[in-house]
Amino acid sequence: MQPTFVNIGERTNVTGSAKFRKLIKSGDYAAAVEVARQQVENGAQVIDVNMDEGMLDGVEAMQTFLRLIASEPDIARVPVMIDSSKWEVIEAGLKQVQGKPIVNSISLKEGEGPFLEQARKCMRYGAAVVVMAFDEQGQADTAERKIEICTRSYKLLTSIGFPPEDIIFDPNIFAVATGIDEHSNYGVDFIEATKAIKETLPGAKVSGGVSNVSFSFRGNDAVREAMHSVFLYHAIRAGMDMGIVNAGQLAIYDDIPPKLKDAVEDVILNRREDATERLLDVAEEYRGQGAKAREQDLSWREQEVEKRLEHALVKGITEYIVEDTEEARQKLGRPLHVIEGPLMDGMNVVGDLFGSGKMFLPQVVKSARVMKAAVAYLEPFMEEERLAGGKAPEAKGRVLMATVKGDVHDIGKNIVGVVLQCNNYEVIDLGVMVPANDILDKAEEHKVDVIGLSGLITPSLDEMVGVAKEMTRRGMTQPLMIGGATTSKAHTAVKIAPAYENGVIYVADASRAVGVVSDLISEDRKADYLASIANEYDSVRQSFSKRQRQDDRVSIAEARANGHALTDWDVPTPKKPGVTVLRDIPLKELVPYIDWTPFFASWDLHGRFPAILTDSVVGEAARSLYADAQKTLEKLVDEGWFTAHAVAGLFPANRDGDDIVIWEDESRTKERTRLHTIRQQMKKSKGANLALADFIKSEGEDWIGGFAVTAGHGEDEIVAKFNEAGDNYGSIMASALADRLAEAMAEWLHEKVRRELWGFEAGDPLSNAELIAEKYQGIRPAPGYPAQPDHTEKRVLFDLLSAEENAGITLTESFAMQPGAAVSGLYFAHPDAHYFGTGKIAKDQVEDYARRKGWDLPTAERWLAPILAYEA
Ligand SMILES: C[S@@+](CC[C@H](N)C(=O)[O-])C[C@H]1O[C@@H](n2cnc3c(N)ncnc32)[C@H](O)[C@@H]1O
Repeated sequence: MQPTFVNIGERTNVTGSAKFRKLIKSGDYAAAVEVARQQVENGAQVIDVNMDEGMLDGVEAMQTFLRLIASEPDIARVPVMIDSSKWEVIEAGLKQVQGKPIVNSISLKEGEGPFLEQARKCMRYGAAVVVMAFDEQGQADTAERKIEICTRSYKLLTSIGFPPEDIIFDPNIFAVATGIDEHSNYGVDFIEATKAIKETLPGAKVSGGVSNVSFSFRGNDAVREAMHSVFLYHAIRAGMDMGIVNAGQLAIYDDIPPKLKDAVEDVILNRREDATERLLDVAEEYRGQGAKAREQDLSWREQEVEKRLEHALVKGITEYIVEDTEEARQKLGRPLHVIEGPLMDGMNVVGDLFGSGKMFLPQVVKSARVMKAAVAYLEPFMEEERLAGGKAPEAKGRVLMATVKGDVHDIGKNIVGVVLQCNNYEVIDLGVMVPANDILDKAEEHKVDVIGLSGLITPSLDEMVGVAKEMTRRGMTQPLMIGGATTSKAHTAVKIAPAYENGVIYVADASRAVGVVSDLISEDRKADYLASIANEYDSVRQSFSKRQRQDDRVSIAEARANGHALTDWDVPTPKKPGVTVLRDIPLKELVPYIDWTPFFASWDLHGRFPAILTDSVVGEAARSLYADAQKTLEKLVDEGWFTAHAVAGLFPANRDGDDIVIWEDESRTKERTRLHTIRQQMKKSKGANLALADFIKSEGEDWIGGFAVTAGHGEDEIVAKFNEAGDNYGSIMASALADRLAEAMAEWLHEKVRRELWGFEAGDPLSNAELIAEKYQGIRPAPGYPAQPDHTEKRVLFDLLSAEENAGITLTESFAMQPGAAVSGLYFAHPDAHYFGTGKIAKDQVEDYARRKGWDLPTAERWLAPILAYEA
């Protein structure tokens, strides 16, 4: 089982959150958007938006709010669940959402006619739907009724062609232990219904509001947390796919004290008549308690050597590994017996804990380090045996991994590699910037079972399509896995899968890789698995083409006419115009500017720093990772592992249509070069169709800045050193910290620019938290990001800054920066300037942009592929 449970955020619900209700009622949408952002930062993978409140104009509130969050890239990356009991509110919402929406909910409450009519409308918008187990007779409470209603709904929906994987059943979670006998089986009813739905209604998903189950224990958090965790443990095993869960209200299943867990399990599973009374008794002992920190003890050293090895692997302790491995070797006689015996057993425990969501990636990578140390110790003994004709340990399968041509380092790919190795797959990692032919030659030479491609920036998507085509041409048969920051299921389904017919699978994050590879390698499951993926991608393609047809864009002329009109502000003349080069910046100066939240995300731990350190689910993993990071950081600063260079420039500029002209000098007569920007073309009832050029004046004095920074010189050498020593945990840590230092340097330099070089900021410097929250005036948008998705604009910027020469940063053919730990962007100082996303653009703008860039249309369509609103 894989930890694929999807967490739905519920704080943007006026019926559930008093704070959100207040913000919406008072019209403070900016603060309401922050609530959404926080939820996403805290790990919500879908956000539920509900505006059902008597005093509100639900339609207006839903539209306004969804429109606002659609232009916030860090919120818009998660799907929105439009939650309302009023159909007109849902429809208003559907019109606003840009990605795939989820409608919450429809049901048979009013009969089949209205149900199907609403379902058809949802289908037209390519929306998934939550279907409540509710019919003409009322809400289903028993397993039987839940199954009956869901089955009937499923048959009706599929009869009109509704894609089964877009159906999400909510079979109603009700409170247990209420003191009313009829309620005692509610937990079991839900779990049984879930199981039946997953077994008999293929493709359908199951969701529910988890906190309902513990409603009768309001005020006793320890018991509520335990109830949620026990309920989820069983419901997820029965097949529950997603749910509304407050991550802060969840205990770690294995950490629940046995007495409490037993009593809770009795209640949830309705195992005994007096379950409620017993839980009430036990509950008193836990009132006012949270999860307790585990105490450090060494009693595990007293156990048998097999158990000690397992403990060391699970806990990632390398301290005693050599002595324990040697003891096991003497005990078991042969090195292979140690590997295939206790070490493999221990790694299986790690795999199971990870698979069931009880261990997290950084811990698994640490386990791998222990495993490697043990194997490294045994290696000479095995070599001796090999010389004497003994057999080598066998891997479950062989996976080739590579980051495609033009793209640079990818921590995610390295983590996937380590996790696969931990699960006894052999991994051949070809590294970064690997041309298609090299990847496929090696795959053929080593007879690999699966090929995994990774990419960080959008031009790599094209490169991946090229690899798929070449696999077809060569008549290859191995399945192809796709992953990395810019990849997506939609792109994989629409663009890559059609180019290769032997299986193309999108892998969303490292935690899913093991499950995918094991399905792809299993002789029994492979065919079924590939067929189900093919099916799923087929419907992704269909809803994608539907959405494209709906995509209504305004013409570029209309969009331009609705551009942003700048408010009056005298742009100050920079104190130090031109280019400033800062080399060998002491790393120590950058450390206070580090934003730690993305550091945890790079290890697949989602949540905001510092709250993540005390999170009830991932807190323990986060604390230990953070402690290790601090240690490494101290060392790398002391020993100067990385060299940091920065270059910033400030140039006289004016807007010319959607271009920004950079002048040779302040006389503003001779054009030096120009930046090109892209304008939003979505239909808007309020607000401007923005382009970055709007934040620069057409006439009079104005300025634009640019920067490029890197902390990545030296990283490759350090990473190689760690890897040679078998310490992937160390190498991934070093890369992650180099990335953090580069981002910190971008923050540090931006402050320096605002306060010194451009000099429009005065007063007390902002705190790190304020910097991270972007409380300063102006922005630093980066080419390749939502406000300017065209990576090729980095070339103009780099020429202005002589970034190669001044900071030692080069661009690959796909415009990825090298070293990878680098950041670049433009500076806009105007108080009106803010981030936005261009959204998809129409052909008239692509033609116009091609002309401005001196490209032909196919070239423009290739570079802008991710934002085209039409099939090129
Ligand atoms: C990727 S985060 C990095 C900052 C974060 N504190 C960190 O340390 O990782 C924010 C940066 O991304 C870029 N960015 C975010 N949203 C953008 C947008 N809509 N358009 C262009 N650039 C954007 C800007 O350069 C912004 O400073």
